[in-house]
Order: sequence, then structure tokens, then C-alpha cells
Amino acid sequence: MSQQRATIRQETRRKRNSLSNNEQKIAASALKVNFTQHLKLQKTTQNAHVGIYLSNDSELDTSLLIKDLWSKNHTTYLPIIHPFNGTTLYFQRYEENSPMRPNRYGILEPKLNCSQICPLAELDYLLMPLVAFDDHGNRLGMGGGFYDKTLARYEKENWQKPQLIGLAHQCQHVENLPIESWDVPLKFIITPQKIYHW
Ligand SMILES: Nc1nc2c(c(=O)[nH]1)N(C=O)[C@@H](CNc1ccc(C(=O)N[C@@H](CCC(=O)O)C(=O)O)cc1)CN2
Ligand SMILES: Nc1ncnc2c1ncn2[C@@H]1O[C@H](COP(=O)(O)OP(=O)(O)OP(=O)(O)O)[C@@H](O)[C@H]1O
Repeated sequence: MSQQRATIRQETRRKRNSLSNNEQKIAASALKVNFTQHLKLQKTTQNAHVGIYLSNDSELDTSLLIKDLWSKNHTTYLPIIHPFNGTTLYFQRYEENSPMRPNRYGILEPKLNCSQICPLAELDYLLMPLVAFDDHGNRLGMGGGFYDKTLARYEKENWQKPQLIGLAHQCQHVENLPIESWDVPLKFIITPQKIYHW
């Protein structure tokens, strides 16, 4: 099972890394259009708290979307790898001038400031990076288990918030992922081409 997951991870990352700069640009602007449409359908006009990420390893580029959210008075939060346990994520407010530092993978994260951390259950939307997704809303990530560990209480306690949304290029779609007991399924996946809903 873990070998199968490793193979899918490797293969899908390879596909994603072969997208051209131009394809990435088109994808980023289509993502912005689709997420804006999603907010409209959810009747969210402003003041939403949105957990998001800064793109890495050819992930769908979120920078246009982040600027668009700021311009519409939404508040954005980025993951910070927990400074003590190193295995779960905090979500800290991210603004244009937030002081940043690279984490252990070289991905920029806001410098820890406890007064700007948003408890997970107070986020309205959590936009998650992923490596592969399937027809049932399952998500395979980079392999650190950060999101699954952070969301471990989410399903058990039947949280109403945040709405879990995966962002991906269409080439990251596979029919069926081999799933593990700790995998938390997503409610929506937004690609530049379509919005999946479960
Ligand atoms: N943009 C983004 N931010 C994110 C995540 C993510 O998947 N994407 N994460 C989602 O959980 C967390 C970080 N998880 C990550 C896990 C592995 C690697 C990575 O590049 N791994 C290398 C091996 C590096 C090593 O072993 O030191 C690799 O697989 O090539 C990156 C991020 C939090 N922030
Ligand atoms: N809720 C959990 N409790 C304890 N361990 C967990 C939990 N979720 C995941 N793990 C551990 O984390 C490791 C990585 O999990 P997995 O391969 O599902 O990560 P991923 O979803 O690809 O990564 P990420 O969420 O960081 O993008 C697994 O070996 C698993 O044992």
C-alpha cells in the first residue's frame, strides 16, 4: 500500500513538474475565476477567513488568488509547521507585509506570532495543496502527514468548519487512490477546469 502511494506520488509530481510556465499562468488565473465562483455559490461576499498555501514543487499557483482575496476584504492564513511537535500545522494570518521565513522544506511561512494564529475551527475555508486526488474526494499529499494530523479531530468531532477544498491541476487526477485510515476526504476539489463536489 505505501509502495503504491509512493509510486503515485512520484508519477503525479513528475506530470505536474512538466507543466510549462505558460500553462502554470493560465491555470493560476483559471483557479482564481473558479474559486471566486465557488465563493459566490456559497454566498460569501467578504470577511471570510481562508486558509491557503504558498505554492511549491509546481503546485497550482495561489499568488493571484491570494491578492484577489485581499482585494475583496477576505483574510488569508498560511500553514506554519508547529515549532515544538514538528508534525501539525498552525494557520497564521498572512498580509502583504507579514514577516516571513523559510521552513525546513524551503517554503516561506509567516514568522510565528501567537496573536495572529487562527484556530482551525474558525477558518471558513481551508484550501489544501495535494499531489493526487481521486473520484471520491480522497487526497494524497507530499507524504509528511501534516494536514491529516492537523485534521485528525475534524471528522471524529463532526466539525462544521472549515470547508475542506483541495486545489490541483487536472493532471493530478487519478481514478482511485489507495486510502489509509487517517486520510480525511475533501468536500470540494477545484482545478482550473472544474469544481468537484462530494
Ligand atoms: N505549498 C505547500 N505548503 C505546505 C505543504 C505542501 O504540501 N505544499 N505541506 C503539506 O503537508 C506542508 C509541508 N509539507 C511538505 C512535505 C514535503 C516536502 C518536500 O519537498 N519533500 C521533499 C523531501 C525533503 C526532505 O526529505 O527533506 C521531497 O519529497 O522531494 C515539502 C513540503 C506545509 N506546507
Ligand atoms: N491522524 C494521524 N495520526 C497519526 N499519524 C498520522 C495521522 N495522519 C497521518 N499520519 C502519519 O503520517 C504519515 C504520512 O501520511 P500520508 O502519507 O497520508 O501524508 P500526506 O497526506 O501525503 O501528507 P500531507 O498531509 O503532509 O500533505 C503516515 O506514515 C502516517 O502514519
